Amino acid sequence: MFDALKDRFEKIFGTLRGKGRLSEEDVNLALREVRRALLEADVHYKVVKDLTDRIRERATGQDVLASITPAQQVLTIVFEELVAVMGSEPKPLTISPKPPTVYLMAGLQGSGKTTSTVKIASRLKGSHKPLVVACDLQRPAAVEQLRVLAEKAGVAFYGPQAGQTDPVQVARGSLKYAEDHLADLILLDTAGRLQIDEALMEELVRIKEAVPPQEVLLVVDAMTGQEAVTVAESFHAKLGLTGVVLTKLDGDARGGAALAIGAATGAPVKLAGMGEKIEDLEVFDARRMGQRILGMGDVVGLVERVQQVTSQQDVERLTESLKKNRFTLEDMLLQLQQIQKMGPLEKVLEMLPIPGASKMAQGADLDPKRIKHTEAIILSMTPRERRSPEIIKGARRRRIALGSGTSVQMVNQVLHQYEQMKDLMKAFGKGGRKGFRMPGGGMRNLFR
Ligand SMILES: Nc1nc2c(ncn2[C@@H]2O[C@H](COP(=O)(O)OP(=O)(O)OP(=O)(O)O)[C@@H](O)[C@H]2O)c(=O)[nH]1
Repeated sequence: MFDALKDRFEKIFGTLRGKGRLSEEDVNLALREVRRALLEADVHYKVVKDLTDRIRERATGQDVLASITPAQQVLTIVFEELVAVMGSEPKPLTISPKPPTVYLMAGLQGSGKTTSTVKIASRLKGSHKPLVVACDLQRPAAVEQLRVLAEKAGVAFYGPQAGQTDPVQVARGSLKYAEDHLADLILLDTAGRLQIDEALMEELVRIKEAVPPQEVLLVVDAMTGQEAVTVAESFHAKLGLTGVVLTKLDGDARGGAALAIGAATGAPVKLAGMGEKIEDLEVFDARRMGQRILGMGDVVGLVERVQQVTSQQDVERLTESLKKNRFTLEDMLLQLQQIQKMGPLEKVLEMLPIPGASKMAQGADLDPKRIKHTEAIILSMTPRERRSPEIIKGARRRRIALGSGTSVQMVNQVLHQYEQMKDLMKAFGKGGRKGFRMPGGGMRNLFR
């Protein structure tokens, strides 16, 4: 995600890192690159100007110039300012004190509105009884699409009754239906157009007046970049948005939309769509996004996943290994088993705060069968071999291959993979890449 911007920042700060002290000239040079990267990432020029002005003001201050680690300081400033633009605290969806709570979902066609409606309902069904309502009567297939998705997610559905052609009638009808069926959260999926038009806006305004919503959520496709901001501005002017759902952030989206929508409308990005599946919805977290943009990796996401799957004992063991700089094949096995539990490996690797991790994810052999083989190979080793892999020479390799039902070539590959992981762990143990430490201590904190 946001690779262009991330790569650019990596390059900029790679240059800065080489310097012991920064001159004002250095900061200006770096900021020119920052500005160009942001513009190319589709961030509105006004936002870019504000941002770089603030960064310059702080980065050329005495503290930074005199600091021993100026590159790190500039990076921190850029990070903080990016986060400030996107909103520093996650903004949860609000619930009306008097049920039912109504969410009006708006957005252009294909933005991911219907999918997001069901995702939100599904997310909240543990604490509420949601009802999704088909108010998109423009496209005949739209009602059916919502019904099918709702059924799959196990949430209640309400659609137009016989003869109804006005979405306002459907919205009103859903209130009564919700009351009868004890639903306390109504999500109105509305029609989209390919482009903003008056008729669409009027329809939305009428629905909003008939069934006053607690939240007016605009669903925006992050892939649309700069245009997302124009769309958000028009919807905001007519409807008064309370929040934005930014979808397709799992794709190749440039960073512009996330950075600029908040600045343009004041409506916070509340949720992020991370895939096509119903559970692929996350609370939008500006810090996490800022980390990804800057190539610091999604440390927060990684911590969450690691915490979900690792026991305290595992964590302590890994911490010990990292501290002693002794990463053994047993640790590798433990990690592989945990990674398997964490879900799709590509997603896990993308979160790592190391340069090239996402590229590694693309190149990695993620075949679950292969992971199973690796497991079999390690389990066929003696405990001593696992702890001191350097003793595994020809005869031992043949025995291990035989014992695991694999080949010597595959054993060689596993040992090679181990060497690579060991190097990676060494880098983590030192607190990230050379001369670079993430705010808060980086990966080391993960295992503390
Ligand atoms: N990769 C990815 N795809 C998504 C995401 N959200 C939605 N989609 C896909 O985008 C396409 C359009 O989504 P819909 O929910 O049908 O969009 P819509 O805005 O309701 O479109 P209309 O009903 O035509 O107005 C579908 O193929 C979804 O699966 C996301 O976060 N990531």
